[in-house]
Amino acid sequence: MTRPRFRFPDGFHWGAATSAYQIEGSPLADGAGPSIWQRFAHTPGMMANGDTGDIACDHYHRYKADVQLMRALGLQGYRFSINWARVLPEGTGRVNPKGLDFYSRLVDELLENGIAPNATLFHWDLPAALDDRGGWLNRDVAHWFAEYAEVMFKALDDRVPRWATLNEPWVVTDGGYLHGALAPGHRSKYEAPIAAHNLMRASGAGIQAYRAHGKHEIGVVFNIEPKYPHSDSAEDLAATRRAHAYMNQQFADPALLGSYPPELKEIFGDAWPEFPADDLKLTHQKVDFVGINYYTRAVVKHDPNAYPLKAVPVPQPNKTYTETGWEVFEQGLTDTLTWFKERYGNIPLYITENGSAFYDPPVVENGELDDPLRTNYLRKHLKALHDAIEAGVNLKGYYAWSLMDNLEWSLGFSKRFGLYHVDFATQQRTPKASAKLYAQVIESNGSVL
Ligand SMILES: OC[C@@H]1[C@@H](O)[C@H](O)[C@@H](O)c2nc(CNc3ccccc3)cn21
Repeated sequence: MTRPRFRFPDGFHWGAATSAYQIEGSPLADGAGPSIWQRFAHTPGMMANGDTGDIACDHYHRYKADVQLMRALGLQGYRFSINWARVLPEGTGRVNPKGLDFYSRLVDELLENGIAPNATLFHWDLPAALDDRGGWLNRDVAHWFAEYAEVMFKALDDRVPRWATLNEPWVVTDGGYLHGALAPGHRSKYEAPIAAHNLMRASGAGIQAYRAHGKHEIGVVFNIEPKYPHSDSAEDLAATRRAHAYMNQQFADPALLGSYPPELKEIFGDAWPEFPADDLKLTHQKVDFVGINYYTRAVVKHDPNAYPLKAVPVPQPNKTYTETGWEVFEQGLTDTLTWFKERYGNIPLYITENGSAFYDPPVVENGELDDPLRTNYLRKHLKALHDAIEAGVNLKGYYAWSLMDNLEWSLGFSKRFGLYHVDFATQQRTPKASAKLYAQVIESNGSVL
């Protein structure tokens, strides 16, 4: 019997992903300290519709039922993040036992239901107390992060087989330090490279701590958005190269190659610091895997007025765009994975996020909610994933973003990425048609595609 076209390799890992501030709610409960997202969300004008993570999906209280939602899909893994300030309310020093206990109970619930925990130490919600001490702009943050990481490894590594230090440092620096649309809301071309550099120093220090205390796997998660030139003019090709270096190499190169791409000094000019040479020795640590978050691509052209890249994205005609303004372009996923393999070698890779926000009709009929655009996005991207594996990419697993609708950061609850619909007034979870497809994909290891 011939093997089904899109059957994935035996042992391929199927999961779904969330993050603490987007789903937990109760950000200050049981002794937790505030994070910069708690502060940012309560700063007037920062969040769409004034939405906050005060309740979100109330996962802090509903985690057992949410694990049953995961089990209903047949998930083999669940990628979640830990709210640093729940565990260390001041960011360093005193440990909050009730904060640690929540994550211990979540991990036990996952294991009891046959779901492997995949824990991310930092998914943007830095303790506010550390931001008051300079946050990612203070070189001491590498030590603060390593101290936090060691607390978590000692508490949970006996039960957590896979860890990530950071989620998407590029978004933290571009959104939080250059353009100001995300916490902590800074707008400085001088701060962004310093924050970027310290984020990767901290990731390196966290990996070093894992080598001293951990028994399983640790990696780091990058968002990668492949860049394609609008034309073959020298200007557009150079603009595409700058955009690619700025988003896709700025963090992976120092972590995996121990060097920065030369374009960064070209982009930041006098705002690009001369970093101490030894810093990259800390940043360049061996990882057990890399997580790649893929959503879309960008077609790029030169624009002398665009700061700081002198490059802008070009909307593509006759293409489907998601509610977050991202083109549906599944070939970009295959291209991203083959590029990553060619540049960094055949490191084990996971797609740690992939998904789409489309408008969902509020009406839930007979307990089902049809989401054809999201279902189509999922199907096309899983086929593209399979193409990458056939091209020789060492791809180990896939985590759908997201398990359930949640707080889409400063966009609030208006952008829905979930496989499960959440009625935020009642906290009712309802599987969408995309959830049903994903469950069939998992059950058949891709053969249904
Ligand atoms: O926007 C959807 C998700 C978000 O909810 C996750 O917390 C975050 O990890 C995440 N990263 C991306 C891709 N990167 C990105 C690019 C530009 C702006 C914002 C995110 C999408 N998403």
